[in-house]
Amino acid sequence: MSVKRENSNENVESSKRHQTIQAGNSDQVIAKLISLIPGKEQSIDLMGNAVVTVGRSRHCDVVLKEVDISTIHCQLYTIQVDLDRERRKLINIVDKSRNGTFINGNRLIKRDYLLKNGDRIVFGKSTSFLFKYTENSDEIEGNANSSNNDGVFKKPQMAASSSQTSLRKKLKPRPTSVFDKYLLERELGSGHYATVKEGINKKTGEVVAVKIFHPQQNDDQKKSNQFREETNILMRVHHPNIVKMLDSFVEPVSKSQIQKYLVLEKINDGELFDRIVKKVCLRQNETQALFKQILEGIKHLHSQNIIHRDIKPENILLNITRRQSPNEMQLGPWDQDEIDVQVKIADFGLAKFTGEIQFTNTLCGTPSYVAPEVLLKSDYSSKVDMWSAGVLLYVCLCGFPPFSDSLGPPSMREQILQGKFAFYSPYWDEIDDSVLHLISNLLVVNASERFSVVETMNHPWFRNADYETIPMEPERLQISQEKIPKTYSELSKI
Ligand SMILES: Nc1ncnc2c1ncn2[C@@H]1O[C@H](COP(=O)(O)OP(=O)(O)OP(=O)(O)O)[C@@H](O)[C@H]1O
Repeated sequence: MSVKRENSNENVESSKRHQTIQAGNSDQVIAKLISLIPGKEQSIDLMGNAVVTVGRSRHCDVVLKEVDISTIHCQLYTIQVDLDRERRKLINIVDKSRNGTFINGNRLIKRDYLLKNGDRIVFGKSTSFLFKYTENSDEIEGNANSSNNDGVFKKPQMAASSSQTSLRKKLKPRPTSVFDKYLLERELGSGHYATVKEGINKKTGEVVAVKIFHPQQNDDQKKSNQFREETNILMRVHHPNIVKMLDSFVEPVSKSQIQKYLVLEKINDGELFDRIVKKVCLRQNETQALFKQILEGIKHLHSQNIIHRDIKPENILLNITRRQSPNEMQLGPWDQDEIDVQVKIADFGLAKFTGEIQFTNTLCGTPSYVAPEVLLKSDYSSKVDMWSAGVLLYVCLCGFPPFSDSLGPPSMREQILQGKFAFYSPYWDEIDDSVLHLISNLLVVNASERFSVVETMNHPWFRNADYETIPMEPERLQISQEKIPKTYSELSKI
């Protein structure tokens, strides 16, 4: 390993301003440590392919003289990660210190961390650097044209010819990272598969939601590619009742793990689930107004051959326009303080990337919204969304689910497979027959006989044309109080 020092300041061994450290035999600068401390401004170039040591010892590659710096404070390893048929060089920092190495305010404590563009590294108490990868730090191996050109990552461009560029190695710009484009801020929520944070587009200032999936093994290139291809399709979906997908990224977090990110339109007023919990159940006219929008969203997805597969109240998000003055006119049958409520369907088309559909949702013991054919793992169509919509409609109107072990025997699974459900008295007594008719045509085991989204939208319930058009008089069943499933509202208090 050769070490070349050209610049420094009083805290770094030599006396010039700019320091270049060459570790290994690479002819490429892959990253820079930039000191922004007034009077101590300097930039340290990190060369590829080896270990760079940082510490007080004069044998270190980067010598820092502060008293709180350990003899060997940390090591920077260049590692190569294969992602999308290209090899990326990244730097892993390993803490070895007594007083700590901090990344963006978090102490590493003898741990390692894969450095990202824009990370702020503090060695000891105050020796602070900004970390940046250089633009041309990735090598394309094999056919450059085989790299993805999906618009998520910048298209490969050949670097200007230089005497140092070998014929075998071509340089391309580093793919844009989510951290290059967005500032990640407070957490908005978390689920089984991901944490969602508020993000700010650094260029436009747009406030977005960034869904950060839990890290996964980087052992299936096909899956990563599929994720990118699918999200490209989903990014083309534009509808007022569907959460807009703005960007997607797949990034390495260590040599063997990757992390997927989705940048989404930010929705401000939480989930339909919380509205049901708060109110126990929803008024009929309110449910109608929400469902008209939910169905518009589902219709759009189905028209694009996209099946949501995970319709449930946690995935129906709301944007509420609140009343500013008493004279403002309401735009629907909303609560007193609300002018309008806009429905936004979230998490569409992604179920295949999160594995098996969940059999329970947030509250332990509450039932699944999945259709019988999904439970049986047999062929399914867009009609699975209509079954889930039927469960959701039932839950909105009475506050508890149509399928539940408490209603058994048989088990909840068997109830779903047999389509065994009922409308119980007194909970359904005051609710229009026509919506009972609609639900009965959604919770149909045979998918080909189940209502489609268009049939649902054309149902008389939405036109309040009840009596003359409904052929049946649905039955309200008497049941003992103990058998009635707990409402979401009751479950949330347990
Ligand atoms: N676009 C968004 N805008 C604002 N908040 C959001 C957005 N998307 C998700 N959230 C919030 O983040 C939380 C977790 O998101 P999400 O439910 O998508 O994660 P998940 O792991 O896929 O969930 P699940 O466990 O339901 O499958 C939710 O509480 C949701 O309210």
